[in-house]
Amino acid sequence: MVLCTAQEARDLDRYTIEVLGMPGAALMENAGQNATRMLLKRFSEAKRAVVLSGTGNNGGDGFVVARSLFSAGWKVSVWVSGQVEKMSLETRAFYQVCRNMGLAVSFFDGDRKEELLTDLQKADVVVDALLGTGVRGALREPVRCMVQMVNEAEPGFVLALDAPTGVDTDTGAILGEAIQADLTVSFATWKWCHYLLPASEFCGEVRVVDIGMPEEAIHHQPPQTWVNDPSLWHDHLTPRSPWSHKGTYGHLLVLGGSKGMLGAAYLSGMAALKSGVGMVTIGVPHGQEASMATKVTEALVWGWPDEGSGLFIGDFPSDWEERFSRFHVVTAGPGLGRFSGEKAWLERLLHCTDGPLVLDADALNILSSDLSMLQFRKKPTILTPHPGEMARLIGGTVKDVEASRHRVAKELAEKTGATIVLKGSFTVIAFPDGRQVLNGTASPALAKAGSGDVLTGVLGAFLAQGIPVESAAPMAVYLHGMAGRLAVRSSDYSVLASEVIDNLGNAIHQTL
Ligand SMILES: NC(=O)C1=CN([C@@H]2O[C@H](COP(=O)(O)OP(=O)(O)OC[C@H]3O[C@@H](n4cnc5c(N)ncnc54)[C@H](O)[C@@H]3O)[C@@H](O)[C@H]2O)[C@H](O)CC1
Ligand SMILES: [K+]
Repeated sequence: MVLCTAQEARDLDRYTIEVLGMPGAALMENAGQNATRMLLKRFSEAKRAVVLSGTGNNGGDGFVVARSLFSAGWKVSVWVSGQVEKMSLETRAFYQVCRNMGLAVSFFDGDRKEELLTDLQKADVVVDALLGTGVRGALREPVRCMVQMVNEAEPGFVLALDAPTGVDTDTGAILGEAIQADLTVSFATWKWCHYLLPASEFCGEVRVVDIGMPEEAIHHQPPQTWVNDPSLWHDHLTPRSPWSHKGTYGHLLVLGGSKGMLGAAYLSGMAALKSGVGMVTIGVPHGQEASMATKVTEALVWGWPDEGSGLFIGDFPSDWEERFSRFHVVTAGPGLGRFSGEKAWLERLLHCTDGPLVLDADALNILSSDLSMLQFRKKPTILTPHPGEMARLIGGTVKDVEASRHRVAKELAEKTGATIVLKGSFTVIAFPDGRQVLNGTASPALAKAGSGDVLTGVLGAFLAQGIPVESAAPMAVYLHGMAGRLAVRSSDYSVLASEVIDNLGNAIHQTL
């Protein structure tokens, strides 16, 4: 499912109407009908609705909804925020149909407040068709006043068409006032405001409805952003052939597990095994080797030089070349720690891994001292920062990151040529070519130490199985989020990272 900026939505609209020849009124009729269908699913018997229509096409959708509810036996009144002359062609046509059918249509220019407020207070449902993707800047009168009155009247149920009026559909900012909706029915595609804060908190539940826009339009004008769902990568999640063997599914090296942080590397390694990789080697500082070996049975353990400190040091083992040749993928970071010579160590690692390389946790903190280390990487490099690590990578603050997650991720991906998996309320996967995938299946259960280590292992496992990063990254993020939700027994508070690992199999099975 694609996610559009206002401009991308307009381009899709225009292509569908002007190139494919679909009448705009047909799209509007479909939009209104499907929005009405969503509403009638929630209200079995006829109710009383007030539809607030703008003079743009969002308003036109509103007139279609008004007429459809009226035909379904509802009591409907429509209030318009501007004059008929200002209406778009299609909107005017559907306005006229409402008039011809005898619907009560009133024009609000700010002076009939009492009447409008009474109407709103008597309504079971208010339909917000004032502004959609055409909003520009802070709300102007009388739209602002109408939005304020809706929020004051606190109606039982508010349906917003495409987006709640008062949110900036691209940035998610609030333009003065915004309608607090219970349900937002979005047309044809997701919009950024359905994901970004604070707008997403005004949307209520969001459902995307088809409006009869041919797939051809989306293929011809592909927006850069997709919302993660199995359709993007399910052909890589196939039942296993009986003739396969462990070699078929790759060998992953997990580097980390310094003194006191053994668990992070362990979680990563076990998550990888639960995600189907053939073999895992966990590389830990020499002093940790024995204790790691007691923790794992299914993974191999490789001790790195550590001068007895239990921490990594800048040197590589003498046999590293021979050993590295065995691994298809390396993930470095879970419990890696900080150590002297860390920068040279990371530089060497970037040089000697000629397969995909996943950098997480402290490997990212080491990298943030000099991003140019990535410039000569030929193979895929995937960075999996949480907001704090991202702030260090971009030399900013967590506030900068959270203000526009998708933009900072996109910029860093284009700057470094790496794939960025920016974890958080919704995880953004930004590819170096500018495309992005947003993942909404996060669950508060994952807001816990160790869940990042699990994701690193899942991602490394899919890459080691030969799944290209364009699919492996969204697949890992989606299944990790799903395993987090499946792991919730009693409440989000009490899910352990190891329980997420235990639920990876269920998540894969359910998605299969
Ligand atoms: N493919 C699709 O997504 C389809 C979308 N449809 C609907 O069309 C709207 C977008 O319509 P558009 O005419 O471009 O803009 P709006 O109706 O959202 O708003 C324009 C309208 O609002 C006034 N306005 C703009 N900014 C402000 C402001 N800050 N304060 C007050 N008034 C403002 C402007 O003057 C215009 O009058 C989309 O959201 C969908 O609902 C199609 O119906 C189907 C295909
Ligand atoms: K709206």
